[in-house]
Amino acid sequence: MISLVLLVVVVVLTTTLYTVGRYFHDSKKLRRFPSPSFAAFSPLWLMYHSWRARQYKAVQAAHEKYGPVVRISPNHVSFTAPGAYKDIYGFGNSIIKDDMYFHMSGGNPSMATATDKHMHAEKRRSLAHVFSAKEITAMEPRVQEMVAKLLRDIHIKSAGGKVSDLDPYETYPDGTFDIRPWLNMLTYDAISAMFFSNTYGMLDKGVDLCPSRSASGATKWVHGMDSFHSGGAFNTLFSHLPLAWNNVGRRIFRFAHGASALSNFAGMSRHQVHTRLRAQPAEPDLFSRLPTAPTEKRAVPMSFDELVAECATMLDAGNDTTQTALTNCIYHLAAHPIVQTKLRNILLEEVPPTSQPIASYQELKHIAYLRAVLDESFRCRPPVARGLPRRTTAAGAVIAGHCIPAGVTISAPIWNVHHNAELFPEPDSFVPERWMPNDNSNSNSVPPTSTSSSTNYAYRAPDPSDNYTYYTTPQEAHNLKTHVLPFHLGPRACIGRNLAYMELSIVIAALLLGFEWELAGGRGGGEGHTPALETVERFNCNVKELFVKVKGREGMVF
Ligand code: HEM
Repeated sequence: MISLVLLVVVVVLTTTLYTVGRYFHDSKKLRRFPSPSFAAFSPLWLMYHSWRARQYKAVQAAHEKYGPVVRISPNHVSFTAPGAYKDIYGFGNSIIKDDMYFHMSGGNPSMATATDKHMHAEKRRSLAHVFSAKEITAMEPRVQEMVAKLLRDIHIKSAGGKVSDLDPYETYPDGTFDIRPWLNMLTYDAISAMFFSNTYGMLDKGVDLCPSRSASGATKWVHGMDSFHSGGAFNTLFSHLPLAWNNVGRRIFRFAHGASALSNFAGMSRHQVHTRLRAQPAEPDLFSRLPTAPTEKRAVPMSFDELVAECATMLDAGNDTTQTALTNCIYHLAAHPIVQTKLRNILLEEVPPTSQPIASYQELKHIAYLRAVLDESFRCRPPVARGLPRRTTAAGAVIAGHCIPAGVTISAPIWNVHHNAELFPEPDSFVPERWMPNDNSNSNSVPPTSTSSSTNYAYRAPDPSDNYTYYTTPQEAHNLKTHVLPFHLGPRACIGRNLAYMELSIVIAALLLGFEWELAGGRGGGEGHTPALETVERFNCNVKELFVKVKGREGMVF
């Protein structure tokens, strides 16, 4: 017992001495940057806010207090100057993904978690054709099939029913229910249909149960949403630590719920890969494009473990971000009835009646206002809100005019750029009209009438009584193009961007053509005001819940 106490005392003392010594030695000259609380001494500040599921908010508050460059961990500097984004994430520099990604990969990196530039380039080359325009078009019917199930389920829920005996979700007597899990079940079913021709069938069951296969081959049923969310939170939390501490932390907490959820999530991918390798789908799916056998271009196919890692990334990146984007968009539309009606009327005009409510992307992609609604929703509430960590290499880097030596973690939070009042007037307002061109074909042609004090160019506030008339200056139009980057930019930008726009466009159009949406009073909503949406930030910034009241539109059959 005494030796255990002694050991703890020695560890605590050594760690404290090392921490303080490192701060004052300051070999990377990071003491020049201000930092909140004890963040300059220990990663525990960032971990604490990560554990509280509000990292981006804590970093935002730190920037508000200390300025555009803040040290948020002993070896991590965060930047908010708009130019920093391109300096860190753009093409043509030597900056790599931070070690945090390797920790998250559990030693089996995928395209998204590979930190080595060559390994990443090789993986990205092997997977690029999975996301070609031709493949995405071929996947449309699978998405449409799932959207039909979603509409059916929403119809049942809004009438107070249950989708099946397994459906655990409640509809309140006033007809309100939480739409978030249904959008999440849709994205799970859609991604599994597109990748594996083997949907999880969550929308049919009305619950997120799906099979998970352990490394030893045992299969069990798990809750997909919780497996990803609790597992992701656990994974992100420990990945902030240096490798040795990350391993120790995971070992100590190996019996925690998050640890088993993380392993269940990996098992969900393992199950799909195991099953798909033994199946022969009637039509090629996205898995068919993975290098599972030697080809002329690639002599060595992907190993089973590599396939599991890549498919887990698709189940994660291709599902959770999309469900968050959908929930955010429905929130904005429900909170802005004029925008909702305007978009619905445009859809009614543009989409052939025979394709209503579930149109094809071909029928939707030219509708500028639909894209404007999606993009403004991304600007207001990006599904990935935090600064994605990158690492300087031997050459060091100059970020927003600051010289940063080798081996430093750097990031630029997406949320701050999207809400920068110097770039976007009234940055916290949801105004899809910003994205529309100022020509005579829409109401944006009205010239500016006032000058905002917070910007150096003319700005006319959107006017609800005048169909949200808005004048987008050339400067704002340029800023929207260059500084709204929910899919990021540079060599590590999202490879699934076009797939996401296809899915989002079909779903949002169908939800508006099929139903009228209202925020629920009392449960996350309220009469005549826009309630704040509660978020839970694991790595992605998810919506906690979104209670809505939904009315089926006349003539729509589900
Ligand atoms: C609304 C939907 C989506 C959003 C907002 C989004 C956002 C992002 C962001 C911000 C990154 C950079 C992550 C980082 O550096 O840590 C990323 C990367 C990635 N995304 Fe997406 N994504 C979406 C949909 C998808 C879909 C549908 C897929 C695939 C099915 C996908 C697959 C990936 C992959 C594989 C990467 C890693 C790329 C690389 O490192 O080369 N994403 N995404």
